[in-house]
Amino acid sequence: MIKDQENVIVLDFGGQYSQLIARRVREANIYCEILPYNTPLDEILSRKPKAVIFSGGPASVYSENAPVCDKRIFDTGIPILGICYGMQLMCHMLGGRVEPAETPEYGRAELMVDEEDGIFSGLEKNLTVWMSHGDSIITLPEGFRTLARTKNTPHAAIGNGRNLFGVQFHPEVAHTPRGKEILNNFLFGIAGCIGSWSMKAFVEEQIQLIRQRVGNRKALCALSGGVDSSVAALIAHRALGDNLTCIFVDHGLLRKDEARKVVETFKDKFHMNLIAVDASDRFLKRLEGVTDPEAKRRIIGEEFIRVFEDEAKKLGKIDFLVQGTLYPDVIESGTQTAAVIKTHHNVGGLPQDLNFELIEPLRDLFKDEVRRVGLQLGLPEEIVYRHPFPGPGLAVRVLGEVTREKLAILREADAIVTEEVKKAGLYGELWQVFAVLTDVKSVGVMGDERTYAYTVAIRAVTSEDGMTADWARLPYDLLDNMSTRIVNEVPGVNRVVYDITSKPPATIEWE
Ligand SMILES: Nc1ncnc2c1ncn2[C@@H]1O[C@H](COP(=O)(O)OP(=O)(O)OP(=O)(O)O)[C@@H](O)[C@H]1O
Ligand SMILES: O=c1[nH]c(=O)c2[nH+]cn([C@@H]3O[C@H](COP(=O)(O)O)[C@@H](O)[C@H]3O)c2[nH]1
Ligand SMILES: NC(=O)CC[C@H](N)C(=O)O
Ligand SMILES: [Mg+2]
Repeated sequence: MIKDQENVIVLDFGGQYSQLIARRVREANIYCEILPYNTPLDEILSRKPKAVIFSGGPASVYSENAPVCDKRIFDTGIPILGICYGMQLMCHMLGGRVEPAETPEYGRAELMVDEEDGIFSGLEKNLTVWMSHGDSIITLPEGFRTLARTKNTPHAAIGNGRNLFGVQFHPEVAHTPRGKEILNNFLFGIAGCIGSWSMKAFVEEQIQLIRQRVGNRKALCALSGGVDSSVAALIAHRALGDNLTCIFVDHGLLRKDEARKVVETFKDKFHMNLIAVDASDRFLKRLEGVTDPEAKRRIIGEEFIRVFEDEAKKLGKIDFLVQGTLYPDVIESGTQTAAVIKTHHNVGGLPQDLNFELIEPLRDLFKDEVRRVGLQLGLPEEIVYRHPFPGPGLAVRVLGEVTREKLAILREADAIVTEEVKKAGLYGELWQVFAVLTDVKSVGVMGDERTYAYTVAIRAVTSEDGMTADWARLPYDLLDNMSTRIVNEVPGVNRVVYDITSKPPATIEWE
């Protein structure tokens, strides 16, 4: 982060919504970062935060391994808002009592506000809020007052009349309609934030930071043609000019015509050094016989870096690698507090002996925020609104072993799916739509002949940020067109199914 930039820190206690809290703060034009709960106090203070927000979390404060922060943070005078577990922890550490609630609350609850000042300033006396807790505050710490309650939770919001506040409900979720106002009351009213940060300021800051770090040295940028790396490349290019070289890798796992289109678009629209590397043989060789999804991801992550190293050698000494890593890539690869969902090639999949220093200007952002940065930078809309395509490409959509034959089948099926969605005018309404080649063969009958061939699955989802997603209710006629065309036009496929699971419990990609 930039020196003297007004900022707020979210201390993460493993909550599901920590990243949502950060987003809400950024939506209020305040720069926000998420740090693990055990970040040393000195490190927190060195960022001079205007306020700190404690997230929720799955633990109970009275359980043995409950995550705790440095207690001295309460003496710093920094305004702190505890949310759910965060409030319970504040209460527990300051001498109050937390116990399992008689009646847990999940979902909607009616909040009755006792004190309209402070975080409830300007709001109604009765508010709808969203709850998710099994523990409750029984006794308040000394100096604290109850600010609001619900039928089952006598201390649903608390404050010490000065800088410490807590809420049992989740103001960050969309199901708490006045949540934004409550957070803003805390950020502006209590913490005195100004809200001067913006996407424009963000870009300027990142350019400055990259210049400071790299100086006159050289950097590579891993460019995929997707929105994240395109935005990262534009920012890095503004900072470094010709000292930046973009590398686009064709790992043999791209979609139909993708390599050609990416190179054309970039040569055409951007005046940056761009090298396109055909590395398909080496990737496919290393993937031979590999069926485990995580093993595939790690091989691809490593091979990407080996390709970048080889290219770097040809260009002289290069110390830095720019990547378009986003926050969801980081959290799904596993953090101190969050479980590994899948190893994203550009985070968890990086080899141990990485010889580049990474530059990841978008590491704290979500896709829709990156899209706004892209528009700000003048990136063409066709790139800004392109559906995400994972770095490991078709390797995570060909289930089981990846072979050239299977890739060829999937490429054709996928091209039909995309084409039909675009024809139906629905591309812009979906987060992603694609085909998956399952490892299942089944019996069919075509032209009076028995067939025994692959099953293709169609996946289409809507989502705001890729963290949660719902399967798209595509029109039957559209599904019918896709199915008919795939079976008729793609040899090797005799059955098409539609994936009707949301995330969670599934993920968007199948591997
Ligand atoms: N084929 C590729 N060649 C070079 N770098 C790549 C390639 N695929 C992915 N990367 C790198 O890995 C990063 C993560 O990939 P990811 O797919 O999440 O982002 P993206 O491709 O930039 O955007 P999108 O999510 O919209 O596809 C990219 O930002 C880029 O730095
Ligand atoms: O760059 C990437 N490297 C990866 O290893 C990777 N795995 C998944 N994805 C994309 O991330 C989003 C969430 O995916 P999942 O629901 O499958 O976890 C979806 O948009 C996926 O397409 C990846 N992107
Ligand atoms: N969502 C949360 O932060 C839950 C906190 C705590 N585990 C409870 O159930 O009350
Ligand atoms: Mg991509």
